[in-house]
Amino acid sequence: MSNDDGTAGRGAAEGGADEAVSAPELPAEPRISVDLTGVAAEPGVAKPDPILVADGVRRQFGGLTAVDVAHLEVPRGSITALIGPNGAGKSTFFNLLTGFDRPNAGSWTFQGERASGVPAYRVARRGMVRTFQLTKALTRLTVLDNMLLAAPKQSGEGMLGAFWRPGWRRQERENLERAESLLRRFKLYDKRADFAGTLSGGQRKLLEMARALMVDPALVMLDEPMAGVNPALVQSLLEHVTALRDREGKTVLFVEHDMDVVMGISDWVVVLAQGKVIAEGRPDDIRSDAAVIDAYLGTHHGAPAEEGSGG
Ligand SMILES: Nc1ncnc2c1ncn2[C@@H]1O[C@H](COP(=O)(O)OP(=O)(O)OP(=O)(O)O)[C@@H](O)[C@H]1O
Repeated sequence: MSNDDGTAGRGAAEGGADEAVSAPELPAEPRISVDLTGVAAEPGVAKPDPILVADGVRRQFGGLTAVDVAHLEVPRGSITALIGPNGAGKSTFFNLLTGFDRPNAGSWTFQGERASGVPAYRVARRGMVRTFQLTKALTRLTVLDNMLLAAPKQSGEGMLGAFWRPGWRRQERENLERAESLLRRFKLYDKRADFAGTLSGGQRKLLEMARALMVDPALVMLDEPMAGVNPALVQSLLEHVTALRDREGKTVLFVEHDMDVVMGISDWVVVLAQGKVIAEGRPDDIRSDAAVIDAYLGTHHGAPAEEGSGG
């Protein structure tokens, strides 16, 4: 996946040592994350408390089957990584789950309710949100306007709401307060009046995350959260990601190519190859999985990180 504005991957890392990405300001009370100790490392395995359950999800483009996931459960309160070689179907699967693409077959539930066939905006309102790399159009808006655009639906947008201005005003004020509070937490408050296009790679990633949190989701799906980020800033970005789980009890599902990042912060790793889940398990299970090593060595420039390199 590459950025819409043409920047891509680690090679396009931006920002210098002065980039304002620092540790998150968060609620004091830490939460306890999910315990997956007894879960077997095998494709399609059941989890103790899945927030998302997918069954028989298939997406074809002409003769090519991009996604063919028989069964997948994402454990609530976990950080789950979705990895796989280039073209494995990760983005397509993300797009399907969040209602931005339609499958040829299959269904899935979110928090126990059917979510397949539900439009993207309603999936988001139910608490399942994905980040997007900033499009060209969004880079021409200010940081604050980017946040407000991601706010829950304004009651004033509808006919009835237009006649009910006090309610509309209240919601606008609440959205503004939430946006400003998130911008403070992500250290972007001082940039609120700047065009989003002026942000560094790391700050863009923070804005993408902050935007997703406008609807206070239960499941946050991150699209390559570390792509284009100066390596010096990766650690503080990771702290923001782990804080979503540890301090807020959110579930995180993320696609990422950087194996050190994946192995370092994930509770669970799902490996796609040619659209299928070929392995899933704890980072240690995945590091030593023959099918995974095979899939990566066959088609990818880099194998999963060696034991111990993930920190
Ligand atoms: N709109 C489309 N039309 C035709 N083929 C597509 C389309 N979108 C994706 N594909 C194909 O589906 C397969 C899966 O692509 P996808 O982008 O989901 O993989 P990915 O795992 O996200 O890859 P990467 O890591 O390179 O971003 C690829 O072979 C891709 O070329």
